[in-house]
Amino acid sequence: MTTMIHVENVAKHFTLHNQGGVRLPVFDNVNFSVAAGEALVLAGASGAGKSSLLRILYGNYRPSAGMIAITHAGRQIDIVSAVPRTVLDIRRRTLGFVSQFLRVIPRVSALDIVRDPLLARGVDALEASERAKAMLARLNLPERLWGLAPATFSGGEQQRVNIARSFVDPSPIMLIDEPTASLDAANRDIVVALIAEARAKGCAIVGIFHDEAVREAVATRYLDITDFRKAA
Ligand SMILES: Nc1ncnc2c1ncn2[C@@H]1O[C@H](COP(=O)(O)OP(=O)(O)OP(=O)(O)O)[C@@H](O)[C@H]1O
Repeated sequence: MTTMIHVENVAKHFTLHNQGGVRLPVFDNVNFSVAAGEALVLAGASGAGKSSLLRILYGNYRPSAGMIAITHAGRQIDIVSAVPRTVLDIRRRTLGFVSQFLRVIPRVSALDIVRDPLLARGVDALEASERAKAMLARLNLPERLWGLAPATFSGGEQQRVNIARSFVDPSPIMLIDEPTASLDAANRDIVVALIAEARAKGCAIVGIFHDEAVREAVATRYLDITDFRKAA
């Protein structure tokens, strides 16, 4: 299977400049690869560095050392040293991030939020609307909410809009941070099914899931960040 992410010798420490320059080591010498169709679940105690690693993979945090090759349009590109324009192109076409919160844009309806990634990828407007509606229906978002902006939606409703947007056309690599935090059991199961379907299409997944049942249903492999704890 094609390697989609290759992480080599990645380390992270934070320097707290506003607190006397205290240096906070997080992890050191992290090495792993994720192939198309795999789901790597990040494990480890609270504070071990799972979220930091996910942000590093997305190019949001800069690692203190190491490289991360992302397979983008058939080439391997180091997202750590890539210029911002390349990072944006990688995110647009290859690398999706599913956070637990929806970024609400005033006056943009739930349906438009879900339809938008399809339109951006050139899907015909009618087909994009049909696919977006099907995804919102699958996630049990009441139809009366589809035309409304999600600012006033409940936490779980917003989370489902966010998941619908992310999975209506999954990216080749999906980084997923706690997607089921505010969901009931039925909707959790739907998210697990969406992740399995994305994998079956060849998506490479890296995720954090605090819910043990979700974690076990999703994981094809685990990486325990605690194993890479840096000596203080
Ligand atoms: N922006 C930041 N500046 C300084 N320290 C940070 C920053 N982000 C994270 N940290 C520190 O890095 C360590 C790892 O945090 P991180 O959020 O990655 O852990 P986690 O494993 O995701 O934890 P949890 O399971 O509780 O969400 C923590 O000690 C945290 O305080």
